[in-house]
Amino acid sequence: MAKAKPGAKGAGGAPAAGGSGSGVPKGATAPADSFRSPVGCTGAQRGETEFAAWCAEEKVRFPSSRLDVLPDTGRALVASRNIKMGEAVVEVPDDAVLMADNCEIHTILEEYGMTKPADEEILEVQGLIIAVMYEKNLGSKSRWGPYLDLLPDDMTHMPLYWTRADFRELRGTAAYDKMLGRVQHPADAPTQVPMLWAEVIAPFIEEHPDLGLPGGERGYELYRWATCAVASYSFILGDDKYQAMVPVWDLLNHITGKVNVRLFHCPKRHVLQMIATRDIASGEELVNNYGELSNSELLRGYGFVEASNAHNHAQIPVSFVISAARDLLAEEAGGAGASRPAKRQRASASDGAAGNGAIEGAEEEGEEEDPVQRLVKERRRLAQRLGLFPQHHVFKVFAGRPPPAALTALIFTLLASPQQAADLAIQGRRASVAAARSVEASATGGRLKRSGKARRAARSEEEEEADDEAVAEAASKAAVEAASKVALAAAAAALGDGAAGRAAAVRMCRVYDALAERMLRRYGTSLQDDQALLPSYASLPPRRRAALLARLPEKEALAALRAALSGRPMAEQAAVLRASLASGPAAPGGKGAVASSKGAGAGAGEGKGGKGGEAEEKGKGKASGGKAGKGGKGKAGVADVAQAQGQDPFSFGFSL
Ligand SMILES: C[S@@+](CC[C@H](N)C(=O)[O-])C[C@H]1O[C@@H](n2cnc3c(N)ncnc32)[C@H](O)[C@@H]1O
Repeated sequence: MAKAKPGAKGAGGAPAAGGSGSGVPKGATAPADSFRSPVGCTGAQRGETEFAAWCAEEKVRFPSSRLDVLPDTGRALVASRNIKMGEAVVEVPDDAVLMADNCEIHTILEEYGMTKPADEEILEVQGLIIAVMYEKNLGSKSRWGPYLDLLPDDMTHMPLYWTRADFRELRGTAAYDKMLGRVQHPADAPTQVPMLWAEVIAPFIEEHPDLGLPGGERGYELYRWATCAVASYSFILGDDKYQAMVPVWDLLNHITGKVNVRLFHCPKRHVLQMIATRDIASGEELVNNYGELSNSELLRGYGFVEASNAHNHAQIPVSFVISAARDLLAEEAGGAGASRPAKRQRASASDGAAGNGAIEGAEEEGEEEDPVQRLVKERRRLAQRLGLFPQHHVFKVFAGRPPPAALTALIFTLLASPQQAADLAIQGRRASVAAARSVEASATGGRLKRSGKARRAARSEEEEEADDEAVAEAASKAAVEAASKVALAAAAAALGDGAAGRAAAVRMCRVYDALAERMLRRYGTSLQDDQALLPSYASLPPRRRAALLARLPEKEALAALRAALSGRPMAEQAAVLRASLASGPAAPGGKGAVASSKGAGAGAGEGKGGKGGEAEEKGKGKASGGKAGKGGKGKAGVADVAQAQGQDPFSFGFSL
């Protein structure tokens, strides 16, 4: 077994800051294509022999690979012979996975609403965490003992274990925001650990002394460890999204762009499989794909970073976009602060670049509320109905790519004139109703065609319900897409030639500039500070190195956004806005937008972005098989739709 060489790979030879590269300095000692994450690389662990025996007993098979410890990624699964594309490299019987629903205390967890279907997703995750704690605490008496023993004892690479000072190195990053739940909501389960321990886990342990789970500090430590294990080793299986620990599947590392397996469920044989997506030479690492994740996301969820990661991006919260637009509107309205009580004040409709009369009308209905504030509220609702709010309410901005279409369309919608807004509302609603009806009609037509009476009678109520759900979901998605396309088209039309088009571009670019500037100010250090740190990268403590590689690419993406949309000839900036809109369709959307033709235009509150959007987003990056498994209950209809939409029924770790 090859041994890791600790410290031998301080830095790789990835491109220096300024491009879409990692920011790891050039000229380091390691070969150009080699990089070892400063945190996260797992080492060897006792118990491999016992684990091998356990696998044999449980019929968990990985006949063409072996565990090894590699210099770049730490412990890994490595091909022990040449593997042909299409070969199953790992097989795990369904019942060898560990879930809240099949652990020894599943009936108790069920009483607490911590098994499927749980009232809240977070409780489902807590169910698995308690299951892991319980089984781990049973030691060799647990059916999963040898498996759990192979998980790393040391999880201190996960930011949940970082000191406050180390964690502050991440200030301003998506990892920091998400972990604290400050700008991005909800907070991660891992960072809610103290609260969840106090309110959910400790009372559970106290109420069940017979389970033998430790309380106090020991219990808390076990809980923290199990939380990290579930965060970085669990999978979400099937349409029903069972959160599960899948032995051996979880021994594969993630390397962006190097994935060579896909996940598959064989319902006939009841096994979860990993299938080679290409020929893999003996000695090569088997590589999974945890999703299209930036360094910030990898660090937050899995406790490691990459040197060169094409998925690096910055995350701009919708709330910041709204503030930036509100500031511009307030300024155009004559310096009215966003929270100042209303005075009658008008922006001139003929004021060219200074405004388009957006707040006209908004001020006429009420004297008390700040007209800008009220206008922004209305536009926010409109944008939401148009499906312009992204998954988790954050826009992803990549260096070297135009900003997301939905972001540009959102800015346009927030700044729109009263007439433009009214048109958007009407056209958006019409388009979404038509799109939803068309999906529903074709689903009904399809069912009529394929369902002879006998066949229909053979279908269970559950299958019918699943079909209905799938159609409703597809209709909702089509409705959202149609509405957001309307917004994209309207924004593109507003950017047309002539003075009005230029004025619109100037205003949108001003919002972009303010937004990027504000985002950049949120980090503890500037882009230049980080660039100046690069030459001493190798001498920094590991967590500081990891934090640098998480935040620098974010800053680069924001700086690139600013450079593209300010200080250049307006024609060039307008071209970037157009390219952004052309890169649509707008939003991953979500259930918060337009529901279906029945409820179209209802506006439906604060959409968190549908799960479908998330799955789709993750699925794109994965080598998902054409016929993915359903991981349990048969909901054929849902699976069909999921596949048609490119979703992947497997995802990794906590939902991001
Ligand atoms: C699902 S486990 C993969 C197996 C793990 N290496 C082990 O031996 O237990 C995920 C963990 O592996 C490590 N990991 C995965 N990919 C990595 C990479 N490219 N570089 C460094 N560590 C990685 C991180 O510690 C992460 O939390």
